[in-house]
Amino acid sequence: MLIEIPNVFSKQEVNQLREQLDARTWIDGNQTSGVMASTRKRNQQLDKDDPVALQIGELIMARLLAHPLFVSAALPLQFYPPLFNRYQGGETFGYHIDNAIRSTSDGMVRTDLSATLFLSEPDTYQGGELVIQDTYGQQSIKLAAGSLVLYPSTSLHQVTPVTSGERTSAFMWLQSMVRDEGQRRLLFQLDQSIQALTAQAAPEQELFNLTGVYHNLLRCWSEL
Ligand SMILES: O=C(O)CCC(=O)C(=O)O
Ligand SMILES: [Fe+2]
Repeated sequence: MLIEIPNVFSKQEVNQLREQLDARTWIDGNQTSGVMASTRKRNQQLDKDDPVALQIGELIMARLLAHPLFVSAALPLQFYPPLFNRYQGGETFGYHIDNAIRSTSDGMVRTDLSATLFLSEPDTYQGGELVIQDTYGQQSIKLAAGSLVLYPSTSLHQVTPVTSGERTSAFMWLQSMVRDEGQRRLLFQLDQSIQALTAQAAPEQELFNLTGVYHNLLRCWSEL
């Protein structure tokens, strides 16, 4: 399941973030790659310990954890904090699968979900599509600046060459409370339906029962 989370940041906020990020020192993106990825990756990144990157990363995580659609879809347990990348002049990241386990200062994170927060407007660069092999086929993603795509880390994916302009983004991984993609999708569909029924003032008893079913399934399937 691939989910778009629109407007995580407003245009004005994105402009401010970009101004700060653009002024930092960008380095070879292979600093964070696994063996498979490093042969296919040509881009730039900010150092993971860059203080501005760390600060903006915290802001992104806080924003996402307060976003009901993101929380419903991801059921987040632990982030691998956001990193920042940039592609220009034909830079690209060929097909790969992200490393399963990443270590942070707080311990190990299993990457159940991957996400890209787009920070460049799509009409300012050519190429740079994030192409994801989803269960139902291939999807090509190029979102408005400030919007995020969330997808299972089990998916093969690539970023096509950026042939003009430049594409800046934040990318991150997270461990979900629910490891299994199918179970996570069922919980998401149930939660979204409960929210929609609540907005339509559906019968209270049925909503109450469905909410109980949601929590009892989450209790069965979550690992903390
Ligand atoms: O730039 C992106 O959208 C994705 C980056 C990516 O796939 C990675 O760093 O593993
Ligand atoms: Fe990746």
